[in-house]
Amino acid sequence: MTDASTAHAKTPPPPPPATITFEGKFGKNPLADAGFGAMCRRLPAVLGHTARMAWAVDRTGVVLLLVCQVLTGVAAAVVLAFTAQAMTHILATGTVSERLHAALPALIVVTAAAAVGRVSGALSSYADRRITPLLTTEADMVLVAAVCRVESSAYGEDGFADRQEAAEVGVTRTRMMVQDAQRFMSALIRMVAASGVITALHPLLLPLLLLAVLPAGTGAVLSARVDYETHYLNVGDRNVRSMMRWWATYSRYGDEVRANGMTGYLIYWYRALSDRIDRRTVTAAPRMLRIALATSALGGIFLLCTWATLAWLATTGRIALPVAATAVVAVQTTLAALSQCVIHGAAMFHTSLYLADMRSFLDMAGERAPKRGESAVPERVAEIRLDDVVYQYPGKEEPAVAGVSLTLRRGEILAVVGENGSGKSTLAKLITGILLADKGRVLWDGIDLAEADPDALWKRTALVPQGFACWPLRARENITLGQPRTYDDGPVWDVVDAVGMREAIEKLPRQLDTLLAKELWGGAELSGGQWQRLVCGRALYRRTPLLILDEPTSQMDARGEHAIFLEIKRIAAERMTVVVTHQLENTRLADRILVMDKGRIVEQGTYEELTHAGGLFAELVALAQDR
Ligand SMILES: Nc1ncnc2c1ncn2[C@@H]1O[C@H](COP(=O)(O)OP(=O)(O)OP(=O)(O)O)[C@@H](O)[C@H]1O
Repeated sequence: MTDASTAHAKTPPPPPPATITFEGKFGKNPLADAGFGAMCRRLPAVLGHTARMAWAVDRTGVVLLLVCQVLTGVAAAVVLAFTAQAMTHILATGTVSERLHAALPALIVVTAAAAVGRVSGALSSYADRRITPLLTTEADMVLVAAVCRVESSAYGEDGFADRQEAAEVGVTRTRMMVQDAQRFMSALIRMVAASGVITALHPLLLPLLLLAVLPAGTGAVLSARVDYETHYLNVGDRNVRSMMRWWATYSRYGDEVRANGMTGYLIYWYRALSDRIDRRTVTAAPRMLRIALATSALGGIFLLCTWATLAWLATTGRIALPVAATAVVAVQTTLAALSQCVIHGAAMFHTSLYLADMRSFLDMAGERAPKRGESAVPERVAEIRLDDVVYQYPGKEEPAVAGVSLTLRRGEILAVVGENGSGKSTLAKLITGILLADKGRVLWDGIDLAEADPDALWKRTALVPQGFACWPLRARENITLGQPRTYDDGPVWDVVDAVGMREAIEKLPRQLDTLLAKELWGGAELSGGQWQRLVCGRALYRRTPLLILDEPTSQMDARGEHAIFLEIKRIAAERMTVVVTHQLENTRLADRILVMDKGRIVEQGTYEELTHAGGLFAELVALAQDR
């Protein structure tokens, strides 16, 4: 063996983060798949959806926003038209007071319209501040609910997590949508009004102005495309980076990170991945610059043509001098309105690209929501039967469960044992209907789980998974989570007693009301075994016809383990109990033991029968005793 410290000088530099390349259907850049035109055609539907969402969350706000937008636009148009009128009077012949007198009505209208414009502008900002938080929360809620509802097998699909990450960006961009849309609308109204005024002055001016801003619009759309392409190239890396960020900084894993000397590598890894993301982003900058320079130059040339045309019209007497002066103001205003329209239009387009990602993920998640059927599972289940059940995880070459048949009856305790990777947890997931069999059937009292309503089914199941969650909630909620609320803590204390946690809970600063998250202010922390006891308590509290415990006591002391198994036996008559375990001694309590190997049941019987059968079980028992 080499001493790590002496070998240090010779060791190669740490490996950089793995490059993630997805070959799955959803790992590809949608721009490459669908083409830019096709994505643009989707945008009206995306915008329509966002508008409907806004309407659903705050109708008053939306009406206020629309009215104020129209008012702001109309006010701007009135200001422009009447400024032009006032200018004509001011620049006409006559004494100063005569000219001012003639221009006065128009100036009063300009002042009033400007005031209306300001007030409605302020009100539309108010409406935006009302709608945007609700809209963002709604989008977020829809996303969270959609992910919580997909079939569990969807998590294993290529690119599912990446599409989710892209959708999360869509949620954050929702915040900008109302503002983008609001600015675009008011610029559009201003533009229409200004176009009317400028066309009235001379029909040649508007097409020239349109030409002057068109390059800017094209530039903004092209830049949006480059930005989005870069964003998409980075989705996979960003997803992994945010996962690693959580793992590296989560206090629960802090001891492992420190005592195993992982800090340096994790920081190096994080930096290396961030650099890779930055490199891609920075590579886009020269492309953006080229687009900006080319479109600005083209826009400048067209603008020069506009001014030259105006000068030519004035010098050749084709338009009167006061009209030419008005035209100067009108050109400036129209140009500003047109530019705003183009810029905000492009911003809306940009935001919609991200919203389209959110939409397509929601569609994808919707397609993966359970569509199993309506059959209801009875409240008291007498029998669960598996008929030649096969299940293979996506991307795996071998089935995890390869043709299992078994019958489980009420009152029975079944232990499932076998070496790592033999398919025990997968079998548990098939029995509970978390996974649906690829072949064969799982029947609860004759009802095929492929046709049963999953929500109704999962009211009848309680599962202690191998990797359980330590919810940052109060102790009480950690037990009652998933059950309707009761006003009486009696049943909660009953399971606390059953799992031997009374003393530990009573010592907490606020007993059942204590927040179990040491990282949160006022929170407390339990030990690993105490957490496991609580999680068993959560499953026992449910009192369901099926109780499945996957390695329930791996972190518990002998007293805790004894208490749990005593309780399992005490309540066994009313339900079917499945215990997956590597502690072979614990299988003594089972009525029947299944021994799994490579996804198949290779032996079954009682503890006594199997220890004398000379098979895999006897071998595992002998290995456990050979210390
Ligand atoms: N989510 C998953 N995606 C892909 N493959 C999986 C997944 N979960 C398990 N597998 C694979 O399925 C096989 C069976 O795994 P399973 O977790 O059922 O085994 P197990 O008997 O419970 O193992 P252990 O004793 O280690 O808990 C293994 O080869 C494993 O790699």
